[in-house]
Amino acid sequence: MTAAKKQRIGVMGGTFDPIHHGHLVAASEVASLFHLDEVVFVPTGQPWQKDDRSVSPAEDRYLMTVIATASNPQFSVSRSDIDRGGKTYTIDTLRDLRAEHPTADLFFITGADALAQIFSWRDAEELFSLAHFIGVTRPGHTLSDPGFPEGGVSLVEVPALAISSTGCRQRVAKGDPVWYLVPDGVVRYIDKRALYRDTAG
Ligand SMILES: Nc1ncnc2c1ncn2[C@@H]1O[C@H](COP(=O)(O)OP(=O)(O)OP(=O)(O)O)[C@@H](O)[C@H]1O
Ligand SMILES: O=C(O)c1ccc[n+]([C@@H]2O[C@H](COP(=O)([O-])O)[C@@H](O)[C@H]2O)c1
Repeated sequence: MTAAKKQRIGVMGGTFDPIHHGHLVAASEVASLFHLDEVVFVPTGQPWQKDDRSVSPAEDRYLMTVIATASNPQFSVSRSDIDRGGKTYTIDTLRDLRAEHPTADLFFITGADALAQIFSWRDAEELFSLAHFIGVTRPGHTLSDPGFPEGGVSLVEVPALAISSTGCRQRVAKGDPVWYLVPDGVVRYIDKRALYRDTAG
């Protein structure tokens, strides 16, 4: 009897305020490069390192993430960080996913900017025992290894999309279009819910 193939699950964590094509292209490219079976998008509940600005309600960010990923059968969205309550720590995200998928290999995807901050995250050293980390290139940010544990992190190049959620929010506030920066359904959701109209950034 042959052993069952181990599932390879990508985890794309983010505030997704709003989700944009930079997130989606990064997840898709990593799924292909690392032969992942699926990618789970995990919108943050309370992103504690963004306490200095107002973040849209979790349900809006969750629904935009569902809308944006619906067309890709490899993509799904987890409510884990939102439903846990309190501040969001990736150590909890990964423990929850590990409990849900005890035998799978987990791959946590981060942009170069987020990866550069990883040693400021809660229980940073333990993170690398729960998942393999994949840092992806992002325009305007340097992707480098400041001393990650051996074998704990892969650095990969993905198609460069100079899109940020901050830029999208600022465009909506100014009345500029965000068509083609975010999926069509997300444009319609932002409009219907009147998100970002008076945002400061
Ligand atoms: N254009 C992009 N290319 C590659 N990775 C990205 C890109 N935009 C965001 N990411 C990565 O996606 C993850 C979630 O990002 P997040 O939801 O904070 O979006 P953001 O555009 O950085 O938001 P904000 O501008 O509000 O800080 C992070 O790991 C981030 O580095
Ligand atoms: O665990 C932490 O302390 C921690 C601190 C900052 C960010 N993160 C995670 O990094 C991912 C991207 O976060 P952000 O704030 O750039 O949207 C998301 O999954 C966050 O939960 C995690």
